[in-house]
Amino acid sequence: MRHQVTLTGTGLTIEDVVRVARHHHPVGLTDNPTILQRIEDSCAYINDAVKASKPVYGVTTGFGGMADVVISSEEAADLQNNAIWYHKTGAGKLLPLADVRAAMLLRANSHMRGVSGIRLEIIQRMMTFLNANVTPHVREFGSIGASGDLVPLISITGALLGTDPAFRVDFDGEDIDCLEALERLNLPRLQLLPKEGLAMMNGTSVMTGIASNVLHDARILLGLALNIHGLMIQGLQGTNQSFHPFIHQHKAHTGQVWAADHMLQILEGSALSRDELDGRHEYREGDLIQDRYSLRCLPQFLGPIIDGMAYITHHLRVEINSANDNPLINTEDGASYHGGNFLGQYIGVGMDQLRYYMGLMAKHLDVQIALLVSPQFNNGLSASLVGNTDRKVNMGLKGLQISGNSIMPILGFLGNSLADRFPTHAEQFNQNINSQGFGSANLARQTIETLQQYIAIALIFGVQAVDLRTFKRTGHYNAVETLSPMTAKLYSAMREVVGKPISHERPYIWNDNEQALEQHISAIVSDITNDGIIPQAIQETLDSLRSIIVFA
Ligand SMILES: N[C@@H](Cc1cccc(F)c1)C(=O)O
Repeated sequence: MRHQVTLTGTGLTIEDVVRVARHHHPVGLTDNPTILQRIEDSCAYINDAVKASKPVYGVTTGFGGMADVVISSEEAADLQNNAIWYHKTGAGKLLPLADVRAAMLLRANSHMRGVSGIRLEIIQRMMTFLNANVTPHVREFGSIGASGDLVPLISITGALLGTDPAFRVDFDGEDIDCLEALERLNLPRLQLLPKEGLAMMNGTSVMTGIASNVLHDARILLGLALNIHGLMIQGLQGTNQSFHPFIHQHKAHTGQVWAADHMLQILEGSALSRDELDGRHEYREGDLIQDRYSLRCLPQFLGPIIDGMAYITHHLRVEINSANDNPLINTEDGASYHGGNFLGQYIGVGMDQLRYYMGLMAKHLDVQIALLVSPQFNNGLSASLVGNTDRKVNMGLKGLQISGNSIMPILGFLGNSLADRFPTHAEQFNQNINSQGFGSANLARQTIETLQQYIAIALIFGVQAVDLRTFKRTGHYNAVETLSPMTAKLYSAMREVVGKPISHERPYIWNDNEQALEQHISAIVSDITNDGIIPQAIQETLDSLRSIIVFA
């Protein structure tokens, strides 16, 4: 059952955004009379201001660096409609439809706060587009995230109003111009009234929509990374002692404590990892008495990433429930206020941070893989995790490691910040600081898509490692019988997705020439991106993460 998401201007969650943007839940506006009245009153305020030629930025003045120009009441509507034209300057590829859908939803939610001076009819039109699966074409370049996402939002606005056939839409899978779309939807073309152009374009909704989808995916990738570490620790025969609560009580960072506790849950019941929670640690001939850092310091390494994601999420939730245009109208005191809520700095900085965290997460998995493939460090497994060592030409996961090594540096590179790059003089020095939040969010989507590939590779390493470890421990290869219950779920889901049945006789990969791992990678990625059985297998982790990274 797809329940309806109802917009009120407050309380919208990141999960709601994803529901509407990706899963096409129906969406509507509240019928709360106070909220609807406020919207109407804000329009009346603008109407009166224009009639009285009151000085209000962007209503009876020009825009931005031209705000010294006085606009007469006769020109006030023209000013708004003209803005659609001079911002029709998008460049590059089209944004994914789900991101534009998220943007429309958030623009409407922002308007529902009743401080923007825009007619309910236009807000309602965004609902109509969303419910009919009509999505304006928006391009990947054009916003510095300062006066919000002017250029991308104007692409949405022109299509909604039917300004010109140059505004195109995806009409439930068909590429058509907006005039034809309005005809099919039985909607009249509309002209903007005073202030409505600013209400539509002067805001952070596109970057925030992208960020919502990105953060949803990032949370799943974090959950997968933790469980893959669980597989790898078992494959390496690591200890659970590093996650003992005593250690973490004495350095009680929230994310660190959670990560340690959760790793204990992930490993609980394993016959492969070393159970040393009672404080035992014996000499181990030829091996270190304690694990290397990538295992032992996992909570300390991932803790700041988890806390950082919680911080980003918190601010994203504030942003999706914000009025982010200018000026803002207070219908209670009958005044309008000039300010800058359109500056997307929380998104810019947040997406910069997220890309950096995802890069760190990949680096961590990469060293785990390096341990797994090296007989010096893998506690007795074969080199490159070869399955059948009697077949001398088998090279195991050597190529797969190289593929992983080709991705990880790119993720690190994408972790560079963008928000600090451009002290602009944009728009006659009016927008002389800016967030680059739109660009940063677009790069974050790239990070997510790249990390999904990397996670698939890491999962293959984890699964092969536990099969080989199981054989060493038991003489058979069925790791379902030796893994902790939590990781056994992920293991089984992955084997199902790649079409390699679990067996006592053979590990996942036996001879090199029996599978094309490239196909396995793409099957895993497609399962992850389609909310398939792999993310479902880590539901316990995702549920537990909710206590820190609050989405709902
Ligand atoms: N509204 C922005 C600036 C701006 C808005 C819309 C178009 C434009 F060129 C500039 C401000 O408050 O300063």
